[in-house]
Parts: sequence; structure tokens; C-alpha cells
Amino acid sequence: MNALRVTGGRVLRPDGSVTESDVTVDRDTGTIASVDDGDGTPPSAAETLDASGSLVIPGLVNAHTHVAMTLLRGYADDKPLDPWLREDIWPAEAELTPDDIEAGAELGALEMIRSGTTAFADMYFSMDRVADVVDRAGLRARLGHGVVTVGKDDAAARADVEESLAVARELDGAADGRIRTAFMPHSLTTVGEEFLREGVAEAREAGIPVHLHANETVEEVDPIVDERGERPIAYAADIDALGPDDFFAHGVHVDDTEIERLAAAGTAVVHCPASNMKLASGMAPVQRLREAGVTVGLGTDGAASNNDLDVFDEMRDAAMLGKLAADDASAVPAAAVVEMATDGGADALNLPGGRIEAGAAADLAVVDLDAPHLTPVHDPVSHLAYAARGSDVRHTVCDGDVLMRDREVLTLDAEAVQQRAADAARDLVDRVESA
Ligand SMILES: N[C@@H](CCSC[C@H]1O[C@@H](n2cnc3c(=O)[nH]cnc32)[C@H](O)[C@@H]1O)C(=O)O
Ligand SMILES: [Zn+2]
Repeated sequence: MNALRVTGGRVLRPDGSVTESDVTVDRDTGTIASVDDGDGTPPSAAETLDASGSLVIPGLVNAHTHVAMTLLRGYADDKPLDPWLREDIWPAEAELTPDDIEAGAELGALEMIRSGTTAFADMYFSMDRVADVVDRAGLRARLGHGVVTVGKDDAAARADVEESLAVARELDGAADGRIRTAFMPHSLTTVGEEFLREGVAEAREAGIPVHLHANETVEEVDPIVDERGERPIAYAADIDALGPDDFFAHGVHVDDTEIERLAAAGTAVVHCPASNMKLASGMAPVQRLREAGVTVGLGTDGAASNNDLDVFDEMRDAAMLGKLAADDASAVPAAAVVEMATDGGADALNLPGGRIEAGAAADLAVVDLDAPHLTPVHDPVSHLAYAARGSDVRHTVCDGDVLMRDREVLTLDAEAVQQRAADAARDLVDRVESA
């Protein structure tokens, strides 16, 4: 076996326990061959990763983002969703070139690898360029072209839907199978009903899952209720977008009936606490969603509404906000947010990973616990949720390949990526200002 051994660390197991174990990875298949106590004769390994003083966890899953929006990090802040999109973000996005998107996606990939994220879901445009970055970076992703039809004539709207379906067909299985895809209408209010119906029907026929923003703000829910006399999740079911492989971002303003429907349909929700707080969208009922049996993942959303792609921050925010929303300090405990950031996210995206056990995908992050803010270690799971940050990640492994070793990213040239993105962002702002 062409093995990689992760040795000397403590390992977070699927049942939430932490054991002193070594992890052996079969690099040819990209899977975990065994998790053992390090006694006996270890298989000879071509490569070792030192995990002493560290915690080995499943690679984190960022289940909803717009990765190229790293270029718009800090570009427009302190506004609610609708004016933020219309006045600032969409005009800037109108000037984005495919090269910009590649530069932004590279920056996002670098940031994710450096903070232990190995898989993500991305809704954006120029997705062939994002896919190329995912391939080169060595990450895993579920990608889709985001459709917006408001303000477009029928031909342009239909072309956007067709583009999303074509991208989903063409990119599925790319990067040696690490890339999967979805049909991604932006939301139930920014895409017209006939286009939603047509697109979802075609996606169903092709076996492509659906991902969209749902129940994010009151301003988005109210018009649906007013115009249709039904709530968004009922509308989603009407257009056949509530399937077991589908996953919706946000789910902030969902009532009990909608929670039941999501649970019964097996549709996952991606909780984006930082984005929800920053845009003052509201507090998602995470505790109730989980109790009802809904699969919940965590997402950063784009870097313009977060403003980083660090899933450790998202775990902490999810726990804090979940307690506040439930008015209960025992709600959304540490183990729950760790589960959402790993297994829950992988489940939501229907991608391999999320668990450290024999046969699972070898997607790992090794978190260095030797730091003042992580001392003492009463409970490593508590540290993951409440005290650790992305910069504590020492090594990152995806599909059996080492993407970062001792904080050095091996698949991307960090300095060049940062420079290129900074240049692209500066030129972009110049173009927006003169447009
Ligand atoms: N084809 C569309 C692109 C849609 S991509 C997905 C969109 O989601 C936007 N977005 C980012 N964050 C959020 C959020 O929190 N809620 C809703 N939309 C967001 C993002 O700016 C981007 O325009 C077009 O040509 O405009
Ligand atoms: Zn979003």
C-alpha cells in the first residue's frame, strides 16, 4: 500500500470520542485504511505526518459559500441583504471577469486549506474556472452556476437556467471525481416561477440535486406568503425542489410546519450564522431543526458577508447564536457544532468525508493544541467549538493527498495567490467606479 501515516496524535472518532491513535491512509484510493492504537507493526509508510500534541479531525466542510467573493471582502459592509446585493454586490459582480473569479477562488482555496477545510459547496459564475482551482488546490467541492432571473428578459433568464444545467452536467466528476455539481437557482424570489419549474424538472431528469438560498430574511419570506398564500418550503415542494439530495442555505425564518417538511423530505439546511448576524437576517432555529431530524451543515457564505472562510469561527458562532436563539445555554453544544462542521456538512452535500474511520475518505485536518489559547485541554471537542481557530491547523489532507504540511500549502503558491487576488480586486474596484 502507498501509505500516509498520521502519527502520535489524538483522533476525533465518529461517536465523538477522542482516542490516542494513528491514522493510516491509502493514498492510492484516497481513503482511510485503518485507525489503530499505534502498537503492533505499523505498515511502512512512504510519508508521515507528525500529529504529536495535536488533534486529528475530519476535514471541515464549508457547506455554503461563494468562494470568489473573497475579492469583495470588506468591499461593502453594514447593510441588510437586499440593498447590499442590489446597491453594492451585484454592480461589482457585473464587472467580474473569469480571470477575477479564478483569482478570487484561488485566494478562497488557500484560505480554506489553511483553516482545515477540505470540502465546500459553491454557488457562483464562471464555474469552469472555480473547478480548475479546486482541481489544482486538491480540494473537494459541490459546484453550481447561480441563476438570477429578476430583471432579465425571458431569453436571458432561460439562458441562465440552461447555463446552470449545462455546468452541472459538464463538471460533474471533474478533478478525479472530487467535484460534484448541483443546479443552483439563487433563491425562490430572485428566480421566476416558470424558470424554477423548468430548471428543477430538467435537473430531476438528469439526477442533479438542487441548492438555493431559502428563508433567509423576512423580506424574502413575506412576498412569497402574500403572493402565493404558502410559505417558502411549501413553494419549494410545489416546484419539486424539496428532495433528499437537495440542500438549502440559511433556513432562518422557518416555522414548525416547514421544519417538519424539511425533515420528512430529507432536504438539508446549511446554517450560516456569521452571515445571518452580519446582515441582521435573523436567528435560525438550529436546535429545533436538529431535533426534528433535519441534516444541518455549516457555511460561511461569501467572504463579503462574513468576512472570512474559517469554519472554526462558524462553529463558535453557531453554538453562541443557537443558545441565544433557543434562550437556552444547553442548546447547540460543542459536539453538535463539530458534527455540523464535519459529518453534517458532508451529508448535506452528499460528498465523501466527515468521519475518521476505516473506509472513509481521507479528508483530515490536524489541529495543533500547543498554544496558550488552547491550554489546558480538559476537553478537545470544547476547544474545537469554542477556542480553536483556523490558524491552529497544522496539516490538511484531502483525498489522501497532503495539501498543507506544517502550515506550508503545497498545492498553491501562497504569495502569488495573495498578490494576484489583491491586484485583481484593485482593478475591479477601478472598473466599478468608472462604470
Ligand atoms: N448568475 C447570477 C449569479 C448568481 S451567483 C450567487 C449570488 O449570490 C449572492 N450572495 C452572496 N451572499 C449572499 C447571501 O447571503 N444571500 C443571498 N445571496 C448572496 C452573490 O453575490 C451572487 O450574486 C448573476 O449573473 O448574477
Ligand atoms: Zn449565499
